[in-house]
Amino acid sequence: MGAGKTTIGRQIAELLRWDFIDSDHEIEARTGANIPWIFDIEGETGFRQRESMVIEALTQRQHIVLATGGGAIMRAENRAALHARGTVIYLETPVERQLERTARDQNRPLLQTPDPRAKLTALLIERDPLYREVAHYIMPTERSSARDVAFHILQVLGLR
Ligand SMILES: Nc1ncnc2c1ncn2[C@@H]1O[C@H](COP(=O)(O)OP(=O)(O)O)[C@@H](O)[C@H]1O
Ligand SMILES: O=C(O)C1=C[C@@H](OP(=O)(O)O)[C@@H](O)[C@H](O)C1
Ligand SMILES: [Mg+2]
Repeated sequence: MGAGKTTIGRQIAELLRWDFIDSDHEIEARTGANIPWIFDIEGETGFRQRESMVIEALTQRQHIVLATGGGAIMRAENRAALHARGTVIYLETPVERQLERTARDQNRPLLQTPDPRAKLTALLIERDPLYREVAHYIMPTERSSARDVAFHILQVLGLR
């Protein structure tokens, strides 16, 4: 959360003239409800089920840029689909930057807690090995603007 997946993914898609799809937006469109509402009514488990269905469908498509939610890699089936069907980039971001970038946003239910720093730290410890497992490339985002990260990714992929 706050790594820049949605922002950078959209910019890469614009530069490539590919379709951009954010799995959270796709889940909201299919459900007719926003992420906090889905977490409220169906819990994280209900959200993860919807997320897996969306990832299974979207990873069949070619020439798209897909931004997932940060927890998508928690399920092995999602990791397998993303790694086998796409080129996966891990936007590696320290907790301090995540905190700054998510501070004003109320749309991330997992961060609506008295201590978002502790939550993000725990999530990173759990998830970092899985991001590394699924990623084809790892890009630091700490010291670069979203735009610069987008350009750098295109360069590394040989698309620019
Ligand atoms: N490299 C960056 N430097 C500074 N701000 C960034 C960077 N990447 C993203 N942001 C900002 O951080 C916020 C969260 O980004 P977002 O794309 O929603 O992250 P994610 O989808 O990974 O949760 C947005 O306001 C975005 O403009
Ligand atoms: O890390 C997570 O578990 C989540 C990240 C969110 O997406 P972003 O990573 O785009 O904020 C969204 O999918 C949901 O709130 C859960
Ligand atoms: Mg996002």
